[in-house]
Amino acid sequence: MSHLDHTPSTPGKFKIDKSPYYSRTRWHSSVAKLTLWSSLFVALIFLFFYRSPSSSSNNPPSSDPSRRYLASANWGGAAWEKRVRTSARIRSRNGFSVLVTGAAGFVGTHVSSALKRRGDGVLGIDNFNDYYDPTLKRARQALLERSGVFIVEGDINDVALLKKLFDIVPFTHVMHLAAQAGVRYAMQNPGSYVHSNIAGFVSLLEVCKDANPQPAIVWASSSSVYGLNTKVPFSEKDRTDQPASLYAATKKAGEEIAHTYNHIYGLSLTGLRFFTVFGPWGRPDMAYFFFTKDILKGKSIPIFEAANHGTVARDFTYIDDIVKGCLGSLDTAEKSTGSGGKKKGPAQLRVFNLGNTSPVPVTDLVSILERLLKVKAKRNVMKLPRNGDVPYTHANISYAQKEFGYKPTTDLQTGLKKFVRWYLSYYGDKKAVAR
Ligand SMILES: O=C(O)[C@H]1O[C@H](OP(=O)(O)OP(=O)(O)OC[C@H]2O[C@@H](n3ccc(=O)[nH]c3=O)[C@H](O)[C@@H]2O)[C@H](O)[C@@H](O)[C@H]1O
Repeated sequence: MSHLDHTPSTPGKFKIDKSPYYSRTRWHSSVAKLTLWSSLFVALIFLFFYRSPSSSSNNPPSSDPSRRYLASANWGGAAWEKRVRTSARIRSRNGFSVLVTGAAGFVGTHVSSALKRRGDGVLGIDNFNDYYDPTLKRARQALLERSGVFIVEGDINDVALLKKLFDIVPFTHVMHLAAQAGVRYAMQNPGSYVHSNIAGFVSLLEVCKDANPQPAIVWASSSSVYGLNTKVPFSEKDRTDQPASLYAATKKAGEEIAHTYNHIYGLSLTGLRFFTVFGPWGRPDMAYFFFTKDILKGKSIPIFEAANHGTVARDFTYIDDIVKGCLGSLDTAEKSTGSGGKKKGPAQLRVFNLGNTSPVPVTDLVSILERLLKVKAKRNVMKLPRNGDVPYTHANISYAQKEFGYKPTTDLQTGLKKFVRWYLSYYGDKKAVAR
């Protein structure tokens, strides 16, 4: 039996007996230890480089154990570069050249399409992960493709890819919408929130601060940063230091990170606190979307209520109003002031609420859907679970109104009508029920 067989697995607790074998075996022991530690060191280095997103430009995005990327990052080549350039080409006087992250997402698709329509150059980037049905993302991609928007397949943690895009196109603006969304999913997969909302945001800002010229950045924060705040309506000046979910905490962290990059590097940054955005091409993980699906299937739907049978309500905001808010923010964003990674003067730093200013109880949302679908819902009323949800949101939008005339015009009933029409045509009446 070798002396190593006696070595307990917990180093430090092991005290070597000074046996007659000791001096003879010490040398062998040292060699063995050296080999063990060297192997460990090499393994760690290997792991670091393997996981590092920028280690190789053509590697898949950094591995996140529970996030399933369906797209491997395959980019580069003359034809690919041509597509990038063509998509980002400005076609109107004083137009922008905008990099839209999360372009195959719900808000990303609508914003990209609106920018393209008015003559801005638009290039999308999306990792097409399967947090929800990727075929919906592919359908949105096809829609954008038809209007001339190319979506690069890749992750915002891939610094080499982002750098390459900035080498090809001197983007004037970045509309950063790539994120791990969803309040409740944060308890199942916390790492994905850190990966996208924190690490991803930082890698994007790192590339933007080095770009010459630096772009102005508008990015998606969230109404969830108000967390346990009880003062309503929520105003940008209210406290946001009590997040109720990890999702909210990562968005709040994003706002602080934005402050840092603005302060050190002169990046112009505008954060948008979206309030429960809904509409056609929406996100299947959101209540209005899966309620529709389940009502049509005759499945019961869980409706949350607050303590003492209190109402749970949201300031549901229609996608077209959000798009107007995004464009208004881009149009009023001032230029970044740094160059070559150095700040040359103070730069703009803003945060806006983009809501609808009229909260609606979730029970009313269900009643509207019942009327539109002509199907009675099987309601399963239950206590609001402790999973990051907050009982109530309500936006004060006077700041956005003052800065760029933001004025939402679509109420929940009207917006849901458009959503249901889209849902039935997209999935087809029969397929919609079968799903
Ligand atoms: O504004 C935001 O920043 C966030 O908006 C959205 O979060 P939420 O407002 O929570 O939307 P959503 O899940 O559709 O639940 C709607 C209502 O249905 C209730 N709800 C929900 C699920 C359920 O099973 N039952 C239920 O009653 C629930 O209690 C709630 O009252 C985005 O998903 C999020 O990514 C972020 O952008």
